[in-house]
Amino acid sequence: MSEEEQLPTGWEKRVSRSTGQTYYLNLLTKESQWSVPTKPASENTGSTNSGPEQVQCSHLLVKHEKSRRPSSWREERITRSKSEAIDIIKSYREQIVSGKASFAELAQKYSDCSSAKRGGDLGPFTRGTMQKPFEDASFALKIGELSEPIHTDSGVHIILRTA
Ligand SMILES: O=C(CCc1ccccc1)N[C@H](Cc1nc2ccccc2[nH]1)C(=O)O
Repeated sequence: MSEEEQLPTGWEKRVSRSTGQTYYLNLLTKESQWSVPTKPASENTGSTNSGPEQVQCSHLLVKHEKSRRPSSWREERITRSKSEAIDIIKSYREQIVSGKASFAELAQKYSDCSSAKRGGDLGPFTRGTMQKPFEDASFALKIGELSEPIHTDSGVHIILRTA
């Protein structure tokens, strides 16, 4: 590794599978960040216990008639009601929690978001980039944790934090 690419101890340079962007992984906390680290990794790098700067999540979105854009790659005109969407997303969550199906498999088949083609992966993101209810739920999850149904203007989501 050349001199200028020498990273402080405990960091690894990674490339996001979904966007191709370079990010840096703290090998101690498994948290990632866009900015080049300047200090050795530690348990509370990048946060004064205010949580991670950045997370990576996958999501499964079920839109409904009141969604901001009631259309998707799956269905040109989405007419299901909000309560039907909630029942559907709960059935997907139950299949995932019981091990009957994987998150990526169901997201790829059924998510009303273009991220479906990547098993729902949204790549790493910081605060300020996603709709607030989605952001707050994502940053409250532990790595590997699956959210309860989350409502945004886009519809009803379940979110899996992956990094
Ligand atoms: O906005 C997008 C694209 C999101 C995306 C981000 C990064 C990689 C791939 C996709 N799609 C919307 C549906 C949608 N609404 C969302 C709200 C929060 C997070 C993801 C979302 N997806 C839509 O299709 O209406």
